Amino acid sequence: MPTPHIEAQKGEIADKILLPGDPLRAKFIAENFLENPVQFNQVRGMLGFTGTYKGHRVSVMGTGMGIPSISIYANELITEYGVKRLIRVGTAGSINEEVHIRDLVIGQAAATTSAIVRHDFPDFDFPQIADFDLLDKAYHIAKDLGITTHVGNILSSDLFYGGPDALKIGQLGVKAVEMEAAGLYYLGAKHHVQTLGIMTISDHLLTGEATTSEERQLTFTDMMKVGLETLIAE
Ligand SMILES: O=P(O)(O)O[C@H]1O[C@H](CO)[C@@H](O)[C@H]1O
Ligand SMILES: O=c1cc[nH]c(=O)[nH]1
Repeated sequence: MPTPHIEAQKGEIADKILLPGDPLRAKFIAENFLENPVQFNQVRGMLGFTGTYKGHRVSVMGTGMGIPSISIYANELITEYGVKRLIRVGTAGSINEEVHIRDLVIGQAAATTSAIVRHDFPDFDFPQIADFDLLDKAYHIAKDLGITTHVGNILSSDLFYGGPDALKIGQLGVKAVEMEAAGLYYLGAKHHVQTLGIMTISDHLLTGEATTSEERQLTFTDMMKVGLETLIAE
């Protein structure tokens, strides 16, 4: 049965899904990496596809930007379509001297400015962490592929412009800033499903280096490969 934001029928979405923020990145992944991709969603332009990757049935769908947006899609995918493994493949800004543009960052845990956890648990901070099994798999897959990959804390900010000084939290070893992983990790814990965020550095907040919007949409294929291999890994 379709949900308010996803028009797929039950069974049209695989139980393993890649989640880029950009729906056109989802289309690129489907067209370039999946065999026989079939589009299952275009509600609000949030394109979603199911196909096979190396013989395994997988899906890919955009989430939009920010925790409010990804939480709508992740909630519906988990509770209505039975998705069990969700991997965000996103872009992020480096806030760390050792993390360079186009490197991969796997978010081991995510600090956040969002109130997503506090809405449920006002009395304490809940640590938003990735699923360790997925994290371990992704790290070794990336390493075996020879991709420069960092693992550690990231910051999921509610704001792209403004908000708290990301560079200050960078001094605590936090590697990069993006806008969704903490929300996805929290929903993974809440619904007992596996979640992970793999990000490509698209901007460097210390050096001012940046990639174009076309590169963000169409390249960063290392992250896509690592995401897909992790999705199907036993
Ligand atoms: O490239 P995506 O996956 O959208 O991720 C990053 O890019 C967007 C901001 O430009 C935010 O969604 C941020 O998390
Ligand atoms: O600087 C950046 C780059 C990508 N995504 C973000 O949220 N911030």
